[in-house]
Amino acid sequence: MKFTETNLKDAYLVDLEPRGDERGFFARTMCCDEFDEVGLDSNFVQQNTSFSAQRGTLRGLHFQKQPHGEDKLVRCLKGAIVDVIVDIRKDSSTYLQHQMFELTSSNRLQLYVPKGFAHSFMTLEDDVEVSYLVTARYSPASEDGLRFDDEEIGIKWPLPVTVMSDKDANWPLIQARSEPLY
Ligand SMILES: Cc1cn([C@H]2C[C@H](O)[C@@H](COP(=O)(O)OP(=O)(O)O[C@H]3O[C@@H](C)C(=O)[C@@H](O)[C@H]3O)O2)c(=O)[nH]c1=O
Repeated sequence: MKFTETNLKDAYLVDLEPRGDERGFFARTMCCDEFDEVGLDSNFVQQNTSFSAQRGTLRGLHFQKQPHGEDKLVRCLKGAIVDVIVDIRKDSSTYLQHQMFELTSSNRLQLYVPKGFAHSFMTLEDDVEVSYLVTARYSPASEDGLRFDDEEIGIKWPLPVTVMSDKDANWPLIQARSEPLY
């Protein structure tokens, strides 16, 4: 696997290193030894998949509050997404900065999203399937989120939002919070 630093501290793009032959190719999508070498947590405890029917569907921006923070390894298995992450670690040099990545079934890129980041994606096509591994169990009481249109973050989404959950439409703005984000 090839690990490429992003603009955001501790977040990485993870590219496959395919070994091709007449059948196609073989590649690792996760390897604890290779993750260890880069210093990434690979103690994944759950794998999730989500299917979104309509282009322009937005999910996020999500995180679990401490001590239930989770690292995520995200991959788009069908179709294409823009994945957007925001660093919400108050002491980080990239606090409140965000970055957008195109993950598609053709480029097979994966994104490693560390604890202390909010995570989201928008589908660029109909019928999109996204799969991700996480290092913490689902903790409904710890669910939290940022608003996709919070001007303090300033994300320029590539498409108008067509579908999103009520929960995601109603996360508080950062300026309305009295406690630190993470
Ligand atoms: C995340 C999660 C949800 N659920 C349930 C809760 C709810 O009934 C249903 C759908 O949940 P949500 O609306 O939160 O699904 P969704 O909006 O797809 O949530 C996901 O969004 C992306 C961006 C992430 O980063 C993920 O970590 C996760 O938060 O599934 C679980 O049972 N286990 C889980 O681990």
